[in-house]
Amino acid sequence: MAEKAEAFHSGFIALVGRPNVGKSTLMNAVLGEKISIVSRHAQTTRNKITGVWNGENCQAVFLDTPGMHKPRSKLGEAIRQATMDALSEVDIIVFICSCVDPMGAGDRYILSLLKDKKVPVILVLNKIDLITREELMKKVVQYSKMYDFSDIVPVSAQQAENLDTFLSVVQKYLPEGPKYFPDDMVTDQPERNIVQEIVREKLITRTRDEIPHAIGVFTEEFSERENGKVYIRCTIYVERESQKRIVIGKNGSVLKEAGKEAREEIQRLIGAPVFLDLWVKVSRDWKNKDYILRELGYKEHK
Ligand SMILES: Nc1nc2c(ncn2[C@@H]2O[C@H](COP(=O)(O)OP(=O)(O)OP(=O)(O)O)[C@@H](O)[C@H]2O)c(=O)[nH]1
Repeated sequence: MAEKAEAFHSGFIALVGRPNVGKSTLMNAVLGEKISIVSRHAQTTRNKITGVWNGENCQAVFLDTPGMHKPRSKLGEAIRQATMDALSEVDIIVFICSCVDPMGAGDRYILSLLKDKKVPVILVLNKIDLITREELMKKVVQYSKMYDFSDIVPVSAQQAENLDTFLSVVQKYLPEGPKYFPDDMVTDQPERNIVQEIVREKLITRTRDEIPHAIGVFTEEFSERENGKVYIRCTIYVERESQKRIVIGKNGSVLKEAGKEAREEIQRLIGAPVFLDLWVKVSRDWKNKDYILRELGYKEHK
């Protein structure tokens, strides 16, 4: 008699946590490919990014949610809503914290949002390479008092430490389900969004002291030309004329350098020559304009 085939397990997993705790680094380490942009500056991950991990007889689909914090603008509200939407559709929630930051109001706020969720919540304590074993034990105790986590996994996403344990814990909670995506698919993040993130990151690195969060990037066109080149046109939104001057730089130097670096990175990612056309526009309240938010992918198209 033929043996019964082992059931396949699969599910959607939301990664939540304060900005800068290492969500993108963890995703990249687990998936082994650069799909979300790692930056030293908070809040670059603004779009929902899906990564797919294929294990033995299982598949985990990760949703990388934006850093959660109490909303102060329409943009913040849209991000919070996107996160809440993501949380209501998932099978597992992974709450990731950084061991080097003290637990704060931000963590308590996130935990309050998770309170009524019926799915397993796994706590990942990241950046263990920066603390001692004793300090880690204290953290574990402190966090367990705050919430009844299904599991607690200490890792170092950057040093790829204990990631096997992380994956086996995730695997343990995956319900029976289909293989949602083919094996060779690592991300379904549209190329446009990846391009936006890259351009935004290059600009922020060059202008961060002056304009921390006033920059929004939108890919207007992404098309393959007959000569094999990919033509990409992005609009960079800023809030004031003075910021436009900073983004462009003296004789266009800032935009030129950021554009060059972004183009090289995009070329590496898509494996084709790229023509990157960047335009800067002033829109006083781009963060509060619904239509731009929709186009930037922060809201569902109606
Ligand atoms: N030492 C150490 N640094 C880490 C580790 N994981 C991430 N980092 C660093 O922490 C910073 C933030 O990491 P990200 O992965 O961008 O954090 P994020 O949570 O995705 O941030 P947002 O995009 O703002 O949501 C980067 O400088 C990483 O290199 C770790 O395990 N150890």
